[in-house]
Amino acid sequence: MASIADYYAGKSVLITGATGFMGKVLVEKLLRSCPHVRALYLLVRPKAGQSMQERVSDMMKCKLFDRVREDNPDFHQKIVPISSELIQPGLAIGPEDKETLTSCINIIFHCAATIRFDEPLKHALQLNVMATQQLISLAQQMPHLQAFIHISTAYANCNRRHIDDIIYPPPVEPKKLIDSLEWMEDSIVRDITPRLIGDHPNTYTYTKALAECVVQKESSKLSIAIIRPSIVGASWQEPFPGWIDNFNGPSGVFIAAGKGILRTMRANNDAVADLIPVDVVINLTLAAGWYTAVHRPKAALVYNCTTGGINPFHWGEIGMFLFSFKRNPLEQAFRRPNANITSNYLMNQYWILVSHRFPALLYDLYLRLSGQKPQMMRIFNRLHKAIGLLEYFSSQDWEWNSENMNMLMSHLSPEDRKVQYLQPRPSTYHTAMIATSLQTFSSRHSTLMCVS
Ligand SMILES: CCCCCCCCCCCCCCCC(=O)SCCNC(=O)CCNC(=O)[C@H](O)C(C)(C)COP(=O)(O)OP(=O)(O)OC[C@H]1O[C@@H](n2cnc3c(N)ncnc32)[C@H](O)[C@@H]1OP(=O)(O)O
Ligand SMILES: NC(=O)C1=CN([C@@H]2O[C@H](COP(=O)(O)OP(=O)(O)OC[C@H]3O[C@@H](n4cnc5c(N)ncnc54)[C@H](OP(=O)(O)O)[C@@H]3O)[C@@H](O)[C@H]2O)C=CC1
Repeated sequence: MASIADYYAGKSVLITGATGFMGKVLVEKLLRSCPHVRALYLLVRPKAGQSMQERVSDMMKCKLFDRVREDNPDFHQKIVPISSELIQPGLAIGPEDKETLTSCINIIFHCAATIRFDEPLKHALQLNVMATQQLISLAQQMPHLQAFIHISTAYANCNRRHIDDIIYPPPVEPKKLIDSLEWMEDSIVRDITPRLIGDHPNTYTYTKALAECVVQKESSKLSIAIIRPSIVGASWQEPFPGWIDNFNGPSGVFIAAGKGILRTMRANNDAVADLIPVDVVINLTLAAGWYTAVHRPKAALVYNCTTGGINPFHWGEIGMFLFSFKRNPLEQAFRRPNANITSNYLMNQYWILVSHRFPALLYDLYLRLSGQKPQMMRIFNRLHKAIGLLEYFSSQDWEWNSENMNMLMSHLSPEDRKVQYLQPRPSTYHTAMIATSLQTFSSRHSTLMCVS
């Protein structure tokens, strides 16, 4: 059977979300480990005054692409940016571009999504569900398509404790929900959102669950796989250890703690912190693309991409790393860092009052008296909102079944297992990830986390 790199040779690949955290790593790995891939078509929108071409060429200058650049200085010739706004009808792809895509694409990787936990429901539905539906409609017009790989999240079914690698029935029929919200004013949708999402913690996990159902509906017509990563962290090995470009999840907590702002947070010290390195997720994604295209499974296969079952790491252990900030605070720290993790709600509220609100009040008073604009209370209000949204995930435990991931691994040749490694050794990974993250945060330019 063809190796993974052999399979991708000569193939045209369509990627959404290529400018995002995981999308960039996917583009890089494809170019580096599958050097004979024919072309990567990236659906990109113009943003912040930059055209899509400017955005893509800026992206390719990033340090992440150094190794690809070394191997093949002309790698950019394989990248074809296509203008697309995924929440517009027809994904806002021009007729000529559409013709090109339908005539040549062999594999689709759908990474784009809004990952914000506070996204208004209508927007989260438009991007995470309706855009997925539209992309599937486009995929159905592609005669040479061999695999459609949808990136979901391990938390799409976080209202369950044990999560199998199956697609669960939707909390509501996605089409009915979309139709009924269409005519409603945004303020009404906002008011009824908690009732609609029910036992989901936010609109993100809710809409990702709905998107899986949309994908499943088409699984008899297309060869589909769903990848469900847990909390995606910095790279473990490739293209170099410690690469990350965002403040999501634990990263934002580290920075706030390192600056002495965050001094208390609710987390269950004994609960598993299911972090997975971005390079492992991308390796699994590429391997799943290969397997889906070569074996053409009849129904969509779901890959839970998690680490907790292999060698669990706990929030308490991550909390220990926060102590290192005591000796090495980040620059311009508000106070000497001393973050405390507790599972006790009342204790946390007490420390919020004593260690967050009270010092903020005093500092704002000082700013006012010295003729400056008060700002600390505003910062803390934002921080409290953010950690309030994260606490759901750091206070509970989940158990994921990884049968399909093990099955996939058993199908890889020894050579592919080396290139597309699928299992990090968590103790090694977590220590390395946190150490490199802390190193970056401690560096002078800690706003962009690009560690070498
Ligand atoms: C022991 C330890 C316990 C740890 C305990 C952690 C638990 C961690 C559980 C996660 C569990 C995920 C489980 C689902 C995993 C998925 O399936 S997908 C990934 C999950 N998604 C996320 O993590 C996104 C969550 N974040 C959000 O929803 C929003 O960021 C929040 C929390 C609502 C905050 O929104 P906001 O206040 O509007 O701030 P935001 O827009 O994020 O940032 C504003 C600006 O500040 C910057 N910024 C943000 N944070 C910082 C920072 N710390 N420093 C400097 N600048 C910052 C941003 O880059 C942004 O800059 P611009 O882009 O505007 O230039
Ligand atoms: N990060 C994590 O911890 C986890 C992520 N996931 C899943 O992985 C996938 C990728 O996540 P991640 O890379 O972290 O997310 P990012 O937020 O970093 O990237 C999101 C991507 O989607 C694109 N996008 C958003 N809105 C639109 C739009 N309207 N039209 C076109 N493109 C759009 C963004 O483009 P632009 O640059 O133009 O904004 C960006 O490329 C998502 O499906 C997410 O649910 C799953 C588990 C964990």
